[in-house]
Amino acid sequence: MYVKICGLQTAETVATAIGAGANAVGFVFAPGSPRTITAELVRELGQAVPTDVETVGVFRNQPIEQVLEIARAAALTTVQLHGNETLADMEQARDAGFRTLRAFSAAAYAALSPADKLAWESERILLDAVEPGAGVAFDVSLLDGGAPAGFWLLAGGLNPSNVAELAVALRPDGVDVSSGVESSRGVKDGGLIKAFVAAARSTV
Ligand SMILES: O=C(O)c1ccccc1N[C@@H]1O[C@H](COP(=O)(O)O)[C@@H](O)[C@H]1O
Repeated sequence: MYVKICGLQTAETVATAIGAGANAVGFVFAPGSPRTITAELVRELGQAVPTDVETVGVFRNQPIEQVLEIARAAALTTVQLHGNETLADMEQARDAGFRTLRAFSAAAYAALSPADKLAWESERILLDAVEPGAGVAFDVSLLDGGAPAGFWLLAGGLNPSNVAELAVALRPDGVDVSSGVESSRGVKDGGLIKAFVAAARSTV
């Protein structure tokens, strides 16, 4: 079970996530979030991240050139595109040397045509609620028509208490959390991070 802890802002919480065994640590560059961070700070925090842990930048409807400029400045391994980004944007990011994740709301993914689902099949997909980073879960019946065929992450309203049950029910390749490991909006809690990783890993 791949586990990503998102919205980190301090060296302490990055160390806690890594110590707990997270596969990826996430940093938010999308404007308007209480978790936004600078590229300079992420570059500094990234120096303590082992090479087998992804450093993921979260972007939303920002021009791909700007995404890549920030990703280079922050020395990210991975860009997570959370808006209306296209397959061409994903390819451009990979051509620039970054791994990619494409987030869809579960509702938007469910509404894709079979041809569009096929077109996105080789991408690493993240399924989330309509409002990302708000700690809100999506209606799991939206996946009655099928989850992505390739690698996909479940996100949206996960926390240490519900992650195991949802992971068993929906069988994603991994999970991603932000609000569910916070003591208040935007403030990460080390105990919750450890509990989340342990609960997610208890499913495999
Ligand atoms: O965290 C944010 O503020 C954010 C802002 C803009 C786009 C994505 C954002 N976060 C992503 O939201 C999901 C899950 O969030 P939550 O656990 O429900 O709070 C996750 O993929 C984050 O990367």
